[in-house]
Amino acid sequence: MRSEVGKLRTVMLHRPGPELTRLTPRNNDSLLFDGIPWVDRAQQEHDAFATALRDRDVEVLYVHDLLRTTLGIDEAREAAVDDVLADIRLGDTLRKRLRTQLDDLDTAQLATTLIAGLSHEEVERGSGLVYKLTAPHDFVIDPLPNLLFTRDSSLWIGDKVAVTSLATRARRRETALTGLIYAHHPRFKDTTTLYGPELEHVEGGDVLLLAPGVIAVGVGERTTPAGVERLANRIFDADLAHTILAVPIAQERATMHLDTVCTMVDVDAMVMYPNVADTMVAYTVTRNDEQLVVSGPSPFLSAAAKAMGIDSLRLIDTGLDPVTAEREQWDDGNNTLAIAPRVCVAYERNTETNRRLADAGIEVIEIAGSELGSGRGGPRCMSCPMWRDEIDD
Ligand SMILES: NC(=O)NCCC[C@H](N)C(=O)O
Repeated sequence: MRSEVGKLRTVMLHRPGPELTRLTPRNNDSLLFDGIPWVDRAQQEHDAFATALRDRDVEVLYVHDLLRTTLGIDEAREAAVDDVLADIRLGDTLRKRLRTQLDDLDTAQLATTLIAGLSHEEVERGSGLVYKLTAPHDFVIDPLPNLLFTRDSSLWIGDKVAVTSLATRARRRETALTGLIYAHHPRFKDTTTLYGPELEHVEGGDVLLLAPGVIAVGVGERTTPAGVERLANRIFDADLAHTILAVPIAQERATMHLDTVCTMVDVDAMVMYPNVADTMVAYTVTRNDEQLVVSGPSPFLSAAAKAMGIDSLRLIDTGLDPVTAEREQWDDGNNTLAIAPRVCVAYERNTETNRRLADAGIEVIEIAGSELGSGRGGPRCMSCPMWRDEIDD
């Protein structure tokens, strides 16, 4: 898979579940949600998303199913349990108690617990200092409400997978699960891993496969300069690209990843937030004799077109009126998921952006996202493409 728009064949999603019921007004900010989603409705919206993909012959894999199979392998199960028990907040007495409780779970229950987390009141009663001093609703295993955004915790380039290195504390443990799946699930036994969670921060929402051989990487709140440097070297080592564009983006929540401001909708077309289109720059990175060669900065759009070997990128914007554009950018209007050249999935609420996409000849498959959107992510964020048809170089 070397492009963002080749016909999508297989995608990994996570159907939101009990981890969303953990969100309260006290913890939603630290868990990176803007509000408290209505969980049943979020699940309905997500099911409609999955159905829209299946209707277009996309194979949908769910994280929970993959994890359950993975946990059926002793070594994987042990690693998963050890990972949560390594938490230094637990202390030895509670840790021992928790191990017994986790050991009693079947693989489906363990998968659910690893995703939904566990509060102190859900741990079987015991004695000890940590028991006495921990509040009933404190988490002994943190919930992972952002696992919904499968884009960020792993990404595929060619036939290789990068398990990412997530920057926020609320999301760190997601890669323990994706890493486990890729390391142990039989489906991925021949898959080589390109990156790991122990490395410098890189999140999948920042990585855009602009064209075969050309990859843009946003550098901002989540992916660090050191992250893009490491990833670039790994990509060049594996001969997966000839050019990487490192693209600085504002370190703000509204632009947490590059895919919140632009996504590809055709081999030469991009939907983009107009308020940043003219100011975005890119550093062009190539490699010569094991050394990264960095040039720029130059305007992002022309640097991208040059690397892609085309005259210019066709731009479709979120609306020329800056206020509409700002509203629709916030509501993930730019965060489309291409499922083939000129076909994308988008949130229905972004009426101006979707109209502009349709006017530009892009088929827009609209989905509801009133609840899903409270985690501040759209169709691209909620999907990890694993296999696409190749676009010719
Ligand atoms: N690629 C993306 O932009 N993903 C959306 C992630 C939203 C999540 N609440 C986060 O803050 O990480």
